[in-house]
Amino acid sequence: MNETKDPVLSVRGITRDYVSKAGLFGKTETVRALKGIDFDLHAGETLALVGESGCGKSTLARILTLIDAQTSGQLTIGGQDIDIAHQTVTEEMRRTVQIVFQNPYGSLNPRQKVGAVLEEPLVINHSEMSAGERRDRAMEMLLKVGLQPEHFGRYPHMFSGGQRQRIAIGRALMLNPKILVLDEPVSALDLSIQAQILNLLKDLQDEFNLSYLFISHDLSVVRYLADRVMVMYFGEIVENGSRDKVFDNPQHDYTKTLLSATPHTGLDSIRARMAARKKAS
Ligand SMILES: Nc1ncnc2c1ncn2[C@@H]1O[C@H](COP(=O)(O)OP(=O)(O)OP(=O)(O)O)[C@@H](O)[C@H]1O
Repeated sequence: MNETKDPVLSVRGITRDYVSKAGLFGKTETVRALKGIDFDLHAGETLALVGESGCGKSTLARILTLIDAQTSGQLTIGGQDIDIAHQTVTEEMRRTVQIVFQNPYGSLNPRQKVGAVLEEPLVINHSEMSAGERRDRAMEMLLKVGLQPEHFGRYPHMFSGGQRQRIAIGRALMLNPKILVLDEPVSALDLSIQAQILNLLKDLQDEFNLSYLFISHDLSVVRYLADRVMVMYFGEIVENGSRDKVFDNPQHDYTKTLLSATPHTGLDSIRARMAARKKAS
């Protein structure tokens, strides 16, 4: 982790309003889902974003991945300012930030074989690349995410949940992003599989010097993976500090409540067993 260099992602005063028509006379109602968010993400760092359902995590994720635009405030990616209307957004900026969603079942096209899933971003973004090169790169990524060459020609339904999340992670990495937004990437998986996927994410981060914004409501997962933790409450960041500081000495009442309400999920013991197995082999 390197905190001295410029951030790879910088967020200043970001707000997002949702305006909806409500009531008999179509009166408009505004919900301010994000109320002025500030933070930086540095190269190689894992920043966790925690908070309860409805606090604005997905809204922020959509803005960071340029799927949605903020109402006000400044988003800077790789030192380049993104204007609110996205008029100056280049393909390179879009490639820089990729997202992995919670549900590996829903995020893969059931009619596409795994090889085609991995090749697709190259087909869209690198028309100059030959079919052979695309295939080679997809195969290389398949192996990097811990799958086997024979998986290349199989359909998503032939894989377990953990394997499907490996495919989704591989696809997100095909365009060499610098930042991954991981939106609850392991919460749909069994505990033992969660640990494997978290370890894969750690390995890939080291290999590619990736920065992660890791969205999760599971604090044991956050404790395992995060360098820094941000706590969101009703559209505001109420705490932002190193993992140890936030866990050992929480400042905000909401963080204290969150920490005291977290049951032990068993991830710690699974991790310990995996570490022991690794040591023995
Ligand atoms: N398209 C929309 N139109 C109106 N309000 C919305 C819209 N999307 C989100 N909201 C509101 O904005 C707030 C933040 O929602 P968001 O989905 O970002 O929260 P979240 O923390 O990601 O929740 P979850 O963990 O359940 O996904 C909520 O009050 C939600 O009802």
